Amino acid sequence: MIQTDDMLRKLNTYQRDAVLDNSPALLLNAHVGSGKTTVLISKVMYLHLVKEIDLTEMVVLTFTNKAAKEIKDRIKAENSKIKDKDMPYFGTFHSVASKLLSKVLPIQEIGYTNRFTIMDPDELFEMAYRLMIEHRFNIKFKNKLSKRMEAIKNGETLYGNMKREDDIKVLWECMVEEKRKQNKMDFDDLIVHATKLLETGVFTPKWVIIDEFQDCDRAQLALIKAMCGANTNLFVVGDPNQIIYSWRGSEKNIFQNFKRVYDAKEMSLPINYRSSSTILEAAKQFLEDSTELEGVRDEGSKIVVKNHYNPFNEAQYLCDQIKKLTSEGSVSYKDIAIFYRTQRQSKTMEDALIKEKIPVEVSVKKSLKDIPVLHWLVSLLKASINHNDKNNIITALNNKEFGEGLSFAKIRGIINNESDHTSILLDKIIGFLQANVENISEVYDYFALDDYLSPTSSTFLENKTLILDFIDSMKRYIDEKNVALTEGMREYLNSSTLYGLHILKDSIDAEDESVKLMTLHACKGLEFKHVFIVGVNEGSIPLRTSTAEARVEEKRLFFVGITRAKDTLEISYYTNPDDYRVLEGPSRFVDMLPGHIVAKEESKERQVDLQSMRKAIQKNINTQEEVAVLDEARPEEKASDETRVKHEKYGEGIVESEDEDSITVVFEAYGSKTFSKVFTSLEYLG
Ligand SMILES: Nc1ncnc2c1ncn2[C@@H]1O[C@H](COP(=O)(O)OP(=O)(O)OP(=O)(O)O)[C@@H](O)[C@H]1O
Repeated sequence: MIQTDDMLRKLNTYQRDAVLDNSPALLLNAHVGSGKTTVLISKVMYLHLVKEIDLTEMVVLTFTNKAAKEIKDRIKAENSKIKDKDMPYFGTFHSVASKLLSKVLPIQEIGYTNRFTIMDPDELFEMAYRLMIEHRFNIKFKNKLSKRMEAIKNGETLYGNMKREDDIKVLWECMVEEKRKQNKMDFDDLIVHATKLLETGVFTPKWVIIDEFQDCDRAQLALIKAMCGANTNLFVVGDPNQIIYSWRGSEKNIFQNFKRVYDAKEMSLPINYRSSSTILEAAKQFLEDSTELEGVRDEGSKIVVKNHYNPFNEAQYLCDQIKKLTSEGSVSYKDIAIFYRTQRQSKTMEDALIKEKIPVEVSVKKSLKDIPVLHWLVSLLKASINHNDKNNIITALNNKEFGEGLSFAKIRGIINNESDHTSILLDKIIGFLQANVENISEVYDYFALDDYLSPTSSTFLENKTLILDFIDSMKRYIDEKNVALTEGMREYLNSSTLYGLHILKDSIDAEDESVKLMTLHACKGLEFKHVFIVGVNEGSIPLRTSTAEARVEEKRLFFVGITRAKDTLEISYYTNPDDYRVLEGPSRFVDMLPGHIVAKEESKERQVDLQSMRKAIQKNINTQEEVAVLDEARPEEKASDETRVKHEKYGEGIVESEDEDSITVVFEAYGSKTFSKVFTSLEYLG
């Protein structure tokens, strides 16, 4: 047991006690940066190596695919004999529920087969809309359809009692039936159906281990409860100071309730290994209770608080700062992260970094919709392996760009044999399962995809490469899992719906040699040597909120951001935010930092005078003359559908619209993207 002894030796006493504890239910209250992930992995290894619990007898539930992957990777690194397939129930709540439904639970009892496919919220909405038209349902507040369906599902009603009820309830019942008919489940169905079937006691693992327990919602807690048999042990790890998803339904008093329901023992991990004591001192100001944050590191440097004129100045300053930090060689790009409150703030920053040739990765859960050709391909493949999937048949055929552009009525006519029209693509979809396609690489030729990608278009090669990469990634998945073609396709397509484009690349890779940009929500669980939190103005950080509870959550969110930093933390705010929702000057969060740990810096950088820049651009639009923006001669800018431009990353596209600050370009392969004019170097192709 040298391996286990070695592993245990590296832990501190608190961590070791938690790993060795034998209670049937343990709640580990882990302070920020106290080695939660380290302990969770050690616990799994200890149970496996010392207590000889098979990894298949453990369910390890996480909130992100990244966290699940990190846990599996670290276990594989500890023991090279362990492979992914040995840990079938290690994953996110949704992926584990999906695995149980397709492999373990008696799914036929709820009218499904284990070949079900997963639908994202867009697909769900499309289905609702189609049914609404087909059945001529009378639905009020159509623009609030998603919200109203959500309410119906939770047994609530929105907008009070109507004089005359509409058909929303009938639509909802029709959807439930239609999903069953098409053998499809939405994200919530995965959890709800798995919970229902688990209640029969067919699957009761020996251990259920949960990461980030503080963020579980009611449905997830029910799933956990349903899989716990009389002999199931529970090990849950969480930090009540990092609850940042209460808007998504994470349960209040979750820790107290857990202790009560499972008669659980509570232990804690109090020592923070991550941050300098100055950063911890800053973090303490944002705690709601008197939690002691004990650190082991030295004081480090002061927290820099800096003003900028506006986001453009800030972006330019950060580029200079990043160049300075990395120029000496001891800091690499991957050590640096920039956090903001809302995704829309990333645009200016990303453009500035690309312009300065600084490698950058923006963490955003991109759905397949963001790449139209892949979105279409997935519909086509989902329809081909499940002929009941009417919605995806329609989406694949109806698509004007890649499909056959057939109308809804025409498609219905062909499907129901009521029309003389034919569809080559539909014949291929229907014939797929009988066509003896043996290898996924043959899919491209089977569908003759060249013909659907407009071979003469400028984006043909780009789209073809995207499709071939996707097929290649699916092939790797099928080969690794060693599963039959259609089973592998279904599993892979389901994962692409759950994880979006991260399926092509293992999410944002902290080891990638690039500066990371992300929202405060996305930074949870990560750590970086140097962290910049931008836009710390009232109305941005914190956002304007209407309830006291939401205000407290803003504080916790800022706490999460601060505590990602290991060595340095810099906070900035705008004196001229250029957004009516955001107030000038530092927010109350800046004022909460004790003076003795703060180094205030006045910005000295060259200011971009937004007013004169705007005037110059306006003049340019009016007179169609070339003007220089930020010392750079730019070609004539005019808002015309025909204006073609080329972007370093996205290739060629057509200008859709532009205003003084931004320009929106439609790229065939990537869809519509908006850039800030100041930083984007778009090559005008005339
Ligand atoms: N016993 C230990 N000795 C030294 N360093 C440790 C020890 N335990 C954890 N660390 C280090 O402390 C840092 C934080 O650990 P980890 O990421 O596991 O914390 P966490 O509790 O998951 O953090 P958070 O909740 O903030 O996401 C990591 O860099 C980790 O390597």
